[in-house]
Amino acid sequence: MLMVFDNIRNALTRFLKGGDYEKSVEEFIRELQKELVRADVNLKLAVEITNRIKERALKSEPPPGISRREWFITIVYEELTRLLGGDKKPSIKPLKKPWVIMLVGLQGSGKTTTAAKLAYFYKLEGYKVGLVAADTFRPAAYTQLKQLGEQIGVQVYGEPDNNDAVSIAVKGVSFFIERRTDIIIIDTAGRHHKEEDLLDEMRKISEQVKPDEVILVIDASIGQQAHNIAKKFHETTPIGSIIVTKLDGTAKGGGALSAVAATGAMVKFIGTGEKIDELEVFNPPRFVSRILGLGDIESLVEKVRRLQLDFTEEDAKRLIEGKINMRLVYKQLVSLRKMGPLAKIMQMIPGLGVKLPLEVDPKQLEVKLSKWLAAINSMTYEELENPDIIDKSRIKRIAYGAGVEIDDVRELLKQYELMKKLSKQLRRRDILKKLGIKPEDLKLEEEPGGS
Ligand SMILES: Nc1nc2c(ncn2[C@@H]2O[C@H](COP(=O)(O)OP(=O)(O)OP(=O)(O)O)[C@@H](O)[C@H]2O)c(=O)[nH]1
Repeated sequence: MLMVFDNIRNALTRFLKGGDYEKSVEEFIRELQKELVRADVNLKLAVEITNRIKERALKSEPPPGISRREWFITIVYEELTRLLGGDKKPSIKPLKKPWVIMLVGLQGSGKTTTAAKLAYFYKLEGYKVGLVAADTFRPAAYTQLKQLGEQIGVQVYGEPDNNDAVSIAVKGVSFFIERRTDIIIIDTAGRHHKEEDLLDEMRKISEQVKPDEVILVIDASIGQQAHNIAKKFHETTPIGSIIVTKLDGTAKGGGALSAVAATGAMVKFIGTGEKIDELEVFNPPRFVSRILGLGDIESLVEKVRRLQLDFTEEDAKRLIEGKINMRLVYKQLVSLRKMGPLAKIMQMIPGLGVKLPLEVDPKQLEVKLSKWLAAINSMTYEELENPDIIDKSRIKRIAYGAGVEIDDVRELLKQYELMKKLSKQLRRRDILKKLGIKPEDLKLEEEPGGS
């Protein structure tokens, strides 16, 4: 449905297939840059962002438990999100009632359709909405809005025989205020004989009506020009937010979106089709997820962030040095729990096989975890520090004390063994080098009890 950045998705799939990491990064970056430019993102901006991705990808290290490829996706995701306006979600709730919205924008931008879409959106949110037809320049605009209003069951105020847009806007707003309308949306003209006349009319309406929010409607297919248009309108009436329409039908959407983001105004909604319900709250993270073709990468990134917090540097060092204790195993298990839904997500991404340390059905994981936690709680301090001393009879005791099966305790100890194995792998010279650690800096004896 969204044509924007279509090839990025394919490039990502190729990236995830594997091969030499640095080479795949290079390849993906090249592809991404080409694609950004094709989507009409400003060349300088495209180079800037791809360079930053490359630098982060090759210089920074993934947090423990995250593979480099997963880490790379997060970086791409973060940088693209930043390009399109950051990770803030727009607030769509009116701050007071009535809330008067004035729509401005050039003719052909889809303003009238958008006015109705917006009315419909807010109606479904539970607000009482009214539409004011103040485009007196295009004769059909009134009838069009009237019809759309009927279709969505929203009242439209208009005066087909009056060509004074300012007075219609003023009267329309009072009309709806008298009727206790929550949200009043004014559709304005998109063209006049002269551009100054149009801007002049916008200014007058805005002065008389004092809208709570001026929303600029921009057609995505104009690409980078969006920046100048947004600027011009902004100088006339301060633009509160922006709606980018027709994102369904253009490859230039990236240009419009990034240009708009560059003006500092917030894209609040995007139009993704001709139908009345094809208006979406613009959420850059979610939009980027879709560009990348990764269903729920937003939560993946969230999980990665949280995982990062779980291991302290000290923990990571202990892990590498092989000083594993139950406390570390416990942290890792808790991370696993957080990864529950994450694992599912990652399984959906082609090329990213998830390796759970132990094959545990995610549904059973919760149950297992609580058993393991109970087992950990009935271990002695000594055992927690050095699980190697736990012998058969202690396993039985621990199981008994925790009220779990012997097998549960065995499984828990298996997690410990797995972590020790992982630690050994991490200590391979080539890996240490990649992590930027000198082997001589490590105390590499197997002394699980030491600190
Ligand atoms: N594909 C697609 N078409 C859209 C979208 N939004 C609007 N349109 C279409 O764009 C065309 C022009 O829209 P209008 O609503 O007439 O807007 P306008 O010409 O800007 O109207 P005024 O500015 O009021 O004169 C119509 O055919 C709409 O159906 C969108 O998000 N996607």
